[in-house]
Amino acid sequence: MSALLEVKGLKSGYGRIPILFGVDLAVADGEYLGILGHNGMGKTTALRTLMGHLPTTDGSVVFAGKTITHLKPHERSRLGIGLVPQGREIFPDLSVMENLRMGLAAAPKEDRGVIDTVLQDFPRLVRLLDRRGGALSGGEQQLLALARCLCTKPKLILLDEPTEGIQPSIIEEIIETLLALKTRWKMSLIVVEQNLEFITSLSDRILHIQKGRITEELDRETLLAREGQMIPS
Ligand SMILES: Nc1ncnc2c1ncn2[C@@H]1O[C@H](COP(=O)(O)OP(=O)(O)OP(=O)(O)O)[C@@H](O)[C@H]1O
Repeated sequence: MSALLEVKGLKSGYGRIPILFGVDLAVADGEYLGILGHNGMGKTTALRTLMGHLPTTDGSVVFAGKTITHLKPHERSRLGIGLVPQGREIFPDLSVMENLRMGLAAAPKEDRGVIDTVLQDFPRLVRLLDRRGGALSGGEQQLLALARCLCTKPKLILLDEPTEGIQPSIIEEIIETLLALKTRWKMSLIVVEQNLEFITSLSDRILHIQKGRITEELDRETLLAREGQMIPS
């Protein structure tokens, strides 16, 4: 498998406060990469920097053979990177269908039929198309945020703590949906999480982030044996 995303020495932060201290990682075509870390270790900052919402202060990001280190978020989106943010950012007063249409805002006209294609992988949302986004459960909102992101037909999805505040039963459904998408959409994924079971169920490889640095690649089998326990500290 060839590298779809290659990140070298990535640094960023908020104003003059440095948060990432030189992150190196690569994601292969079709690979699901998990990044595990405790609160405040820089997971969200890493995804926001990769999406271009935070400026890179040093290092390089190459996506599909193109250097994108200083591109704006909409330029990265056009190249095939999509972010499903922490907290999901659903429009609460718009219906499920209207939320999905918002995902199409920047799509070329010929792509407008993509919602029907996306919905094939989200049977639960089909039953909720007229419901207000704000009236969905946390898990349903997470599925909607994922489906909305897919409407841009991304090659790589950046998924920020999808299990936060979600019932276990729907976490299982999110895992199944993401595994089905891997086969059918042939997309790649970076998922950042604190939930060991979720990340081990999905990821081909798992990296450990501590204080803004990738400190090690975690062995999946060892992690599976530790399921239900704490993230290594
Ligand atoms: N807007 C901001 N301004 C200043 N510092 C921030 C800002 N957002 C986050 N930080 C700080 O950056 C560090 C990394 O935060 P980040 O949100 O990336 O961590 P995280 O690993 O995603 O944690 P969590 O699981 O709590 O979301 C933390 O110390 C946090 O306080």
